[in-house]
Amino acid sequence: MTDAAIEIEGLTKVYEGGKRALDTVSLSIPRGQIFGLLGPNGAGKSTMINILAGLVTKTAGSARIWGFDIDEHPRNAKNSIGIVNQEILFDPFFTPFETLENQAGYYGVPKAQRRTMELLRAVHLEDKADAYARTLSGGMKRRLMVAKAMVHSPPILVLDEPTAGVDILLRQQLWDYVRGLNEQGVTIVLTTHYLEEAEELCDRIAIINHGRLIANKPTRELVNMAQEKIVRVTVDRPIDQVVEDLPDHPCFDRVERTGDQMLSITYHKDRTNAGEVLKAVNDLGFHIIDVATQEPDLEDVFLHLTAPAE
Ligand SMILES: Nc1ncnc2c1ncn2[C@@H]1O[C@H](COP(=O)(O)OP(=O)(O)OP(=O)(O)O)[C@@H](O)[C@H]1O
Repeated sequence: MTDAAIEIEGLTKVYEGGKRALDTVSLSIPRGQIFGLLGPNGAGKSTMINILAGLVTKTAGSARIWGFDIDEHPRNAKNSIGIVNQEILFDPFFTPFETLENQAGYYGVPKAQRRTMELLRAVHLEDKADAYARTLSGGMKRRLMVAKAMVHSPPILVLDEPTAGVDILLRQQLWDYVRGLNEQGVTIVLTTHYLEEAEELCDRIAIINHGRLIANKPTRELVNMAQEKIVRVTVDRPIDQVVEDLPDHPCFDRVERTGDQMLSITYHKDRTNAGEVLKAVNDLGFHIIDVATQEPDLEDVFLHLTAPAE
């Protein structure tokens, strides 16, 4: 028995035609966490999720969901996970109430144990219970997808790009719901293109690029991997527009003129610090009248790790 919610070993997928969408990925997703699976478009995230969902057959490797091997115990594995796919899929002629009831029936949830209205309330669709699904807005449909994934009360909820096309307020509501589920013990796995969202929500983040796992760390540690920091200074006199005449110093990585009297200086945090950068600006004959620093974020690390090799 393992303590992982999902355990993947050497997972590989080569599609017909030869595209290697996943290449020997090994990954352990701890129980109880909110886990982010990030990667550029086409990195292989949906392929991985679709293998777990039983929608795509793997070429090699193994996967266990809540301890159940997807080949040996496909039914238990499937019952342990709820998946919200990227595409919105349901019959437009069913109402949200019927959609959830049908799904519960599909999973064999006895009538007495169904939580249809509770789920509709949780995703703020109570008043749409009897409307046709085709009359729902995009955001409502997405929330209905989340409720649909939870009808069998799985211990793991996987959300593949759940907030694409959902406005900020609804995104916030969706995350409140997801956080609430997590607090009740549900392990959450999510892929998102909104790195800020991942940074804010996820305990741990894995990054896939070209089908390979290139990072898997607690979010804080990952963000701390950013090497570059930026300090913005306002100086006491106009800075020459000519690029060659911008002040330069060995401890600066890059200097940009961002205003008449403003410079943005990028430095490598392992080689120097903000104090030395400011001293260097002073030594170059500028008096500093204002300073702001910018902390690196997940986006910096993500772009750095997934940048094409030069
Ligand atoms: N059915 C398929 N047949 C052939 N190639 C496929 C198939 N599905 C996906 N691919 C290819 O496999 C690679 C990985 O795709 P996948 O959809 O898993 O990426 P992703 O990380 O989910 O991207 P996105 O964020 O854009 O959804 C891509 O190059 C894609 O074109």
